[in-house]
Amino acid sequence: MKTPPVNPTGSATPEALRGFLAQCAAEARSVGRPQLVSISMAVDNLDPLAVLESIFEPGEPHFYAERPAAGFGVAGAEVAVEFNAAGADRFAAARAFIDRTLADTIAVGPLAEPFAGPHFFFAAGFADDAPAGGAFPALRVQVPRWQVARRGDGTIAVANVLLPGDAPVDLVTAKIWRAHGKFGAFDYSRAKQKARPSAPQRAEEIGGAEAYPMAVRQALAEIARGDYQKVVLARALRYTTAEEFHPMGVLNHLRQRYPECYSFSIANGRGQSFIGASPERLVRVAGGRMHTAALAGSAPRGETASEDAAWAQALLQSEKDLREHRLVLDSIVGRLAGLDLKLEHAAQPRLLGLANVHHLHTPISASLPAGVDILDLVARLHPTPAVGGAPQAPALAALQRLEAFPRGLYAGPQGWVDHQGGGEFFVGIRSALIDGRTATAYAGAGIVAGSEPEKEFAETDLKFNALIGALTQS
Ligand SMILES: C=C(O[C@@H]1C=C(C(=O)O)C=C[C@H]1O)C(=O)O
Repeated sequence: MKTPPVNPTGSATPEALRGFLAQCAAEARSVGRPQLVSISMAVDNLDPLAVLESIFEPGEPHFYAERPAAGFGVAGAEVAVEFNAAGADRFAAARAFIDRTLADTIAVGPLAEPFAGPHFFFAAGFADDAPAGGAFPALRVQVPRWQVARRGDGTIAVANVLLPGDAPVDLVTAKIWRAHGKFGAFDYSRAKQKARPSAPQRAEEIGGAEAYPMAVRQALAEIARGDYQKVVLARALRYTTAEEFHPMGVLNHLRQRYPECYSFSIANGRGQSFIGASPERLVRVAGGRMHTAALAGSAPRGETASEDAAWAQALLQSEKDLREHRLVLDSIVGRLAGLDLKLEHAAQPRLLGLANVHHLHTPISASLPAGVDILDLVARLHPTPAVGGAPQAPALAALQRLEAFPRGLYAGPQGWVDHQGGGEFFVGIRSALIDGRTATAYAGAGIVAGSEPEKEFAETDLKFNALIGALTQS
């Protein structure tokens, strides 16, 4: 990445910006390739979700993620550059694309600040290959045209533009200067308020009501036969409403109700959005460390404090849930073994309490030697047995055979990579694909020896609740 000592926005003028962009176009001509120009600036406090709501266009892709408890939110929309990949090495292909792009990037602004500089946003399916005709490819990477992010007290706005050697520099200058003014003093009053639809008219279980208990019984027979130890089986429920769903209305509810989760919306620019509130981090790389977690084992929340504490206590002592959790932890440790990291984690899981469920949770972290790539970590970790199974090959084959629908982005790695090798990925669970008047919600549960089909069904219902309350006004 090229970082000329230029400040085209701070106290600058449109003329200075024009001069800078003309130099970038000259660079594109001299290397014979378009340059990605990335202009970052610190702005007054902005709410990324409110900004996205104000300029939301169903015909434009966007990426939004926010974790209020961790103090960050980021929204990006429209596309400066994009790359799609499929197959077993899709994350390695994405890394090569990022490296190529960064070699032809000119970035200016406070680049050491969080969320400054170009960021590459990922939408990745659970499977390495996506069936034709789905809402998203197996892997999509985009650098948005504009991005607004908050971490702690700071807000950063970024404009990204792909500038060919013969770019209409005057036009690009005018556009960026306008955006600069807009983000410098944002006017929220132009937001088109979108109410959530009233109660769903219809909820349809994909594959039929009996499909899930039957699949669980089949998996239990295969586990008893020794084919595999654990498989995570999911259900899909399709809701139809009288009015259209709107991702922004849903997201404000999700982020309020699940502040410790990653609330997210990933739009494909063709009217479909994958939204949710996921409690599960796949991996974060920041400040020379990596952070991942084992999350598996679930129990309901109680109505009263004592009922709630009793559920929590039972979960912490449940032999079945501890075993299910251990499989995930051991698998994560095993998959990272080749990297020679010194993994740090507690011996016993702790509780993660969400509004609708308790989970068993073991955060895992390690110092990262230079040269370990976050996308290599993603490729090694995904899918953990928290959403796939163990051992991996027979469990994934069973999952594909026993589930009644392709997973799409459900349980896939969603997140971003920055220009310095950092980034963060969460697992796309507690999620739904919104498409006009329908929303297809997904929820799964881990099946091990000792699982009971009715209880797993009830557990997936609890997980659906994370979304259903937010999707409509019911
Ligand atoms: C698969 C899902 O959740 C996963 C399965 C869990 C379990 O089986 O206890 C718990 C947390 C998640 O890792 C889902 O929400 O769809």
